[in-house]
Amino acid sequence: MNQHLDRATAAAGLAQTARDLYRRGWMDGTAGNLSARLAEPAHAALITASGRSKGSLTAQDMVAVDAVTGQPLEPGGPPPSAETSIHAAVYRTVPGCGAVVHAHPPHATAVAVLAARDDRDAVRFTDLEVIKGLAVPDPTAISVPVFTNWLDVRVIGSDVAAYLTTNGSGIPPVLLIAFHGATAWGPTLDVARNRLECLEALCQLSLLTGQYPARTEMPIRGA
Ligand SMILES: CSC[C@@H](O)[C@@H](O)C(=O)COP(=O)(O)O
Ligand SMILES: [Zn+2]
Repeated sequence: MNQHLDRATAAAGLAQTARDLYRRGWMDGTAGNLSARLAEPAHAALITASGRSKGSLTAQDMVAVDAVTGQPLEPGGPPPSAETSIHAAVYRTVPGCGAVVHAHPPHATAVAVLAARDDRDAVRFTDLEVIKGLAVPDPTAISVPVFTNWLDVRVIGSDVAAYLTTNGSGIPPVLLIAFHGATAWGPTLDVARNRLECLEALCQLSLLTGQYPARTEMPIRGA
């Protein structure tokens, strides 16, 4: 069940989550962006402003945007995250999505670099218990897509929307962006953050055990 929040609650949750992830070293140097759906106006989300240190955000560092288009709803305010189009792509294609979390966790980002160098468009994880944290129908194996880190972020958003539309439900609620970082989503901010933690743990374990994910055998992109 998704919980669309009032603005003050959403802002406090975003700031707290950003602080936590910053302290872990997942949001260094202004990296990362977080958003949560608002109860009103309809179709609105609150997202972190662009270019702020994510370790010390306040309510003034949050921007209301249209969750479907990503357009700011309050002209004159600070610019929303440069990656708002990726958040909007998730909101408009995943029913019940209440929050999106993007960070640069070190192991997930390392896997995103290795995958891109290997020219993979997905990485496969098998057997690890933590897959169960991603709420997939078959927790024995998952394929996580790796998107090209286009300079024009709107193209990443289009790619993500096309992937989510084509692959529908049952796919893991996480993705990697080549040479860049990781994104997760869920019905609430806490669930989205937990899922990002699961992806980071998967990547860390795979690198620690020398089992850097095998090339996916599952079709990951639309035909
Ligand atoms: C350290 S620069 C990172 C940015 O380019 C981007 O990838 C990022 O995660 C934060 O962008 P932002 O516009 O602050 O939301
Ligand atoms: Zn980023």
